[in-house]
Amino acid sequence: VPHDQTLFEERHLCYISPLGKGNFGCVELCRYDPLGDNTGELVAVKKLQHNKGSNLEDFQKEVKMLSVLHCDYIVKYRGVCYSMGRLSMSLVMEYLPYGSLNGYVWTNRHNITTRRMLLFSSQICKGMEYLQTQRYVHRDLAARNILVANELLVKIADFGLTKVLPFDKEYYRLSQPGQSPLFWLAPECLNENKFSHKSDVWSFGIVLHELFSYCDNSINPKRLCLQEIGENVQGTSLSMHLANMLASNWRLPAPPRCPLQVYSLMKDCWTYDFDKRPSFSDLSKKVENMIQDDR
Ligand SMILES: CC(C)(Nc1nc(-c2c[nH]c3ncc(Cl)cc23)ncc1F)C(=O)NCC(F)(F)F
Repeated sequence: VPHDQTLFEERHLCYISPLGKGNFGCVELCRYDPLGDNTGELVAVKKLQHNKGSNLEDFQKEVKMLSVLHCDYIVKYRGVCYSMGRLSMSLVMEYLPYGSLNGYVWTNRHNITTRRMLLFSSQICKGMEYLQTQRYVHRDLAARNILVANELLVKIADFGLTKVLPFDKEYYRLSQPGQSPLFWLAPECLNENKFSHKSDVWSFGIVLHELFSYCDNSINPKRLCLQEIGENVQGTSLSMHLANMLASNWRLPAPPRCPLQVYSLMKDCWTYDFDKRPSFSDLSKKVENMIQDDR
């Protein structure tokens, strides 16, 4: 085991409750309690599904990717826990007590200000800016994959679909359509399975829409797109319908009472031509300016 990985001994990892099912496995809340007196820290432990060969490899890649990320706006990797000899491993991450952003925003929708939403948005941009410096493309940026550390801090999580850009290309082409949820995907992902920092920018625009819709499921991106497609989805696949709508310049409508400049920022992220979309550093600056103006 590389010496830099923090090793958690299985016998001190005490299961508390399930947190949810992510890409590649389930995540559980545990207390790492080597003293056995309940004073140990709470951690989120992502167990690898029964080790199907490829999954173990992919899982080890996810562990490796997460272990080198050091950013205030990205969920912290704590280490690994081996069990059954070396046959099974788990990824140990910091536990964020306020849960995922979509649940938090909906639950607190009556007392979250525009200002706090803009603060969360700028933190997501900064986390994505950092990922870009590591040439990581997240591919699954969505409010459900952002965690809330406290009332004033959110972090990007769930790197199960993340890819590292090759040294010589600014995009990653998937061999076949991946499992990213369609309604968060840029046109070039739907049409050519091409993923890049600019397709993550498109998804960030969808996250802005989720946030400023207070993560109200009745107007979530999937619901609004399916409404537009109409119930009679025959033959042509859903992704083709969606790609056609985007090509004819349909976009998600402004959320109710959404500040105009926030909606216009979403539209910038949804520029059809990925080269013309803003970068995460452009977006960070624009959001920071909005926070200043919002005083
Ligand atoms: C699959 C899993 C467990 N789902 C959930 N995690 C947490 C949850 C709550 N606190 C957490 N602290 C750390 C981690 Cl890794 C997850 C949680 N809360 C609710 C979830 F559905 C997850 O990983 N979701 C992606 C994430 F939200 F993390 F972006």
